[in-house]
Amino acid sequence: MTDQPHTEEITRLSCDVLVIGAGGAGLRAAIEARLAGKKTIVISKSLFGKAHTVMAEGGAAAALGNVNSRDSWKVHFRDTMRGGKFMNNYRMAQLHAQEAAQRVWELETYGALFDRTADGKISQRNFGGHEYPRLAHVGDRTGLEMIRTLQQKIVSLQQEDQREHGDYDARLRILDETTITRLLKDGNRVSGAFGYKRSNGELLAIEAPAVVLATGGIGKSFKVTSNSWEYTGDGHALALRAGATLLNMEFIQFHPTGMVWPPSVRGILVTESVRGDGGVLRNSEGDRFMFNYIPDVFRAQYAETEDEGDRWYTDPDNNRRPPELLPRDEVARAINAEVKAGRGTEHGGVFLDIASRRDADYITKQLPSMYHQFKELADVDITAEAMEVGPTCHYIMGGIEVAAEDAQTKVTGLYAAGEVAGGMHGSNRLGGNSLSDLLVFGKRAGEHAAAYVDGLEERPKLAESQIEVATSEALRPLQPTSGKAENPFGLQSEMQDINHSLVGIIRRAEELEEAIDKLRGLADRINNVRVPGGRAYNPGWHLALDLYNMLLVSNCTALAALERSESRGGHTREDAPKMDAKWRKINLVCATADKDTPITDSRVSLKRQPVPTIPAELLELFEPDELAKYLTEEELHLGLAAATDAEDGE
Ligand SMILES: Cc1cc2nc3c(=O)[nH]c(=O)nc-3n(C[C@H](O)[C@H](O)[C@H](O)COP(=O)(O)OP(=O)(O)OC[C@H]3O[C@@H](n4cnc5c(N)ncnc54)[C@H](O)[C@@H]3O)c2cc1C
Repeated sequence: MTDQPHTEEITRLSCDVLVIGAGGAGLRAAIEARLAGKKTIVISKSLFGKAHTVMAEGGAAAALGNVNSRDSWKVHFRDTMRGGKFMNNYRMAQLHAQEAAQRVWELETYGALFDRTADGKISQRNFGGHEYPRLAHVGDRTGLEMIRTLQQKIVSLQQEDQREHGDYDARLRILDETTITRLLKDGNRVSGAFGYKRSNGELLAIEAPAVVLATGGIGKSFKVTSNSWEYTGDGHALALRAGATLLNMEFIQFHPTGMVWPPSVRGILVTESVRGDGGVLRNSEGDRFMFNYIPDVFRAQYAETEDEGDRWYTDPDNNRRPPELLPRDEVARAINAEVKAGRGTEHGGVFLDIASRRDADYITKQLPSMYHQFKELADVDITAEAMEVGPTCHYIMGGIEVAAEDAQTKVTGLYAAGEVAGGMHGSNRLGGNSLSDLLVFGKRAGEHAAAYVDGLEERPKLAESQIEVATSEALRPLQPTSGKAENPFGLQSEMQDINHSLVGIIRRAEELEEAIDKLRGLADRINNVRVPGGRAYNPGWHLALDLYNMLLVSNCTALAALERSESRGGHTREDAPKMDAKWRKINLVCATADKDTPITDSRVSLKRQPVPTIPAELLELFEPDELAKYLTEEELHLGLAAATDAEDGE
């Protein structure tokens, strides 16, 4: 079928900074752009306040040093690099560690109220991979408080605009239940975006010289996930089609503890705070099996006996932490191995037990959401019985390639922050590092987007021809087709199965090849998706458009996972089980062939790109023995020589 030109009515809007996504990263970016005086529009696919960030439970990691004064940005940086197995964009990890504390304090000036220590400071809890208690939290509902506070700040800025300009929306406007389907460009500069309102199908073209992508992750491409419906990789796909690049899309975090039973709730997250607050993992034989899975790179930092691990909760300075608090990739793989070895629970998970370790009062106070989640969804009282848990697709470390300082992508005027951006977390994210990432890089993206607009001599122009193409693309699933019409829900389920079984937690080359083949087979069928009904509240139409994004992003993940023949962080290859220092020097970068790719084209190319060298002053923060586990001999030699030179020069 050839798409006919459309003579649709299109609502036209204009602003200086367009923020796509109203989670933590988007809202923080919007606040910064508005504070810089820019006319800002924030778009959200879901209802305002319902972004994924609201679901975050455990907390925001920042080296405030409130519970252990030995904490500092340097320790946080070290933990983040270790967690990411040294694949992190070191500069992002450094900025994040240096600025996270300031961003958390700033949230309190906006009205957030974190839990307190006995002496009235912001309380911090333990989490996997963090050397000291570091997660500022509000019970197990931290994301809710973060979103509430950022929204409150936005409302206060709108009230200011009402006083000054007689219009709440004068400089900061929210459009919720609105999906962006295409970025618009003028040469290599972004010029705006195109989308539709979910409630009535109204089409929108928004002129904006700077656009911040803050659309979150990709989890809905997998069958078992902790992510909500809106995580369909839209921002990744929008960026790719506009000519930006995606980095290391093979690194996907499978959180070790999702619910496994009943089937209707499979994948829903069980926060890591349960383990941070003393919960332990046991197999069906009652063994605390994590002691058998401490990898060599972490052996020095983790307890060897249950007694030592238990003592750590009250005396962390003189004991090593229990292996239940290893980084997530390690714990997820261990659970997978136990279940595979026949030591799993009846429903294919393992037991997570806090009931025998803490009293009921403590559990209901520290973990109120977990208590209610299990009581209401699984009829399990976690103060009295163990939970059944197993790995669930949770977070993507890969994402849009950005510059560390200003969050700009390869497309001029296009910025990305939050989960949609890549690099910060390397091959594996530490729990709590996302919420602080949103604040640090959300602010940077908003600030630099505003500065970019200030520096423009001429605004990029919207091209009517692009709006016409975008209109045809958006309405395509509602048009008749000459081929066999496909159902979007069935295809999504097929794609989720392919990713789950062939690109999941444990990968093999032949299975990845099979996945690439099967995804290719889906491409034509997705182009033939047609849905009944009109444009008002039509979930079939919405999903039909999301499918294009899911397919493009799934292709990137499968290709990169096949290419990287080693195991590291959120990428485990059964046929290449070791981490290989040579691979640490290589970023895998995806692009589309065209700089203005139509949504019907799901082909991507992959290339290798060198990982920037970590400067000597940051390498010095690690012991040489530890570096030797990650770096090649050549790098080690050069890095340490440079460090010595730097010291000599002081
Ligand atoms: C259950 C759960 C618990 C978690 N707990 C923690 C924790 O304790 N600590 C931590 O650090 N991390 C945690 N995480 C991870 C963290 O919550 C996320 O990584 C983070 O919130 C992502 O924020 P974001 O701003 O990048 O995106 P989001 O908060 O997901 O926001 C994305 C926004 O983009 C919009 N959007 C998407 N596509 C489009 C489109 N095409 N057009 C318009 N709008 C669009 C969405 O509607 C939404 O408004 C948790 C994740 C889950 C699932």
